[in-house]
Amino acid sequence: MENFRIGIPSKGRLAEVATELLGDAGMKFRRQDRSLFARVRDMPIDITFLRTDDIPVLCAEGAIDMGITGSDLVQEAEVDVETRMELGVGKCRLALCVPEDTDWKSVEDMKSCRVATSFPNVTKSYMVANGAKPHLVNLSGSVEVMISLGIADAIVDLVETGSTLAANRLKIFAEIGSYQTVLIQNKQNRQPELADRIVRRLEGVVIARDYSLLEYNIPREKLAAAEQITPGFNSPTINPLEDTDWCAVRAMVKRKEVIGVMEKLEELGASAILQTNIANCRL
Ligand SMILES: Nc1ncnc2c1ncn2[C@@H]1O[C@H](COP(=O)(O)OP(=O)(O)OP(=O)(O)O)[C@@H](O)[C@H]1O
Ligand SMILES: O=P(O)(O)OC[C@H]1O[C@H](OP(=O)(O)OP(=O)(O)O)[C@H](O)[C@@H]1O
Ligand SMILES: [Mg+2]
Repeated sequence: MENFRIGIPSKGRLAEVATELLGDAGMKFRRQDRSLFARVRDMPIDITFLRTDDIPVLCAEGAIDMGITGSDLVQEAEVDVETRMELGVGKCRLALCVPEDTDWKSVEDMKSCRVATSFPNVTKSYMVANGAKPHLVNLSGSVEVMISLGIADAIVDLVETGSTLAANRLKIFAEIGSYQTVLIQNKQNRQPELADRIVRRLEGVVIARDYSLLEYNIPREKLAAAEQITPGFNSPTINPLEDTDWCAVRAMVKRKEVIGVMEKLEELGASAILQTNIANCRL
């Protein structure tokens, strides 16, 4: 049987993200200088390096079995692929943006304005659904400068921190959607067992990146309250201590909530509160 093929971005901001994710999930490969293929060590998988925005269509057509790309590009490509999982990285929004000093009050006001974008399909659907009929100017980058160049009245582009908008004196007028990096799969699912194994491996890494392990000691009488603070992923693990009035708790906590949770536990009377980062997990 032919090797399973995973398409990942050859360059740009998602190239390293995808390589690192696969590597952390035990799918390591070495890319020879500018080569378009690499073989995964110890698994029947070939990695193909592609343009990020070509990955949805190439996956739909079966050139690759799976792909890593942005969910914004999947929506824009209007193709039939299955999204297997969100990878928790590359988070951004797609927004309709206008000059800071605009007079428009609603999208409907923007009747026949000129909109520059590299997302013509999503833009058109969104604006038509909101009662406007824009003239689209299709571009592949540097969209934010198009208003000052005089060829557009508004733009639809990705926003992450908002610094590119601010630098061009633009502001968000309406948000069209939120996106992130996703794992997509061809609908034929040629090798379902291998595909599921890849998904499980990536899930292990994505969940581990999102959570920390918190361990602490707590008086038994406070255990119920502590469990409310750290309910764990499924449920916390409780172990007895030599002093029978106390017990030890181990629970997974969202990384971004750890500090607040530690403070609450301390207030409740917990001691020896330790945070450990998780490299990988199977739950
Ligand atoms: N701030 C951001 N700007 C653009 N894309 C982002 C941002 N944050 C995350 N992404 C995701 O990255 C994808 C763009 O990936 P791409 O490989 O084209 O990288 P790039 O760095 O924009 O490359 P290029 O220089 O070719 O524009 C977007 O479709 C989106 O899913
Ligand atoms: O909200 P921010 O954090 O400023 O990020 C958003 C900007 O980043 C991307 O551009 P990119 O760097 O990919 O350049 P490009 O226009 O050449 O694709 C995107 O197209 C926006 O312009
Ligand atoms: Mg870009």
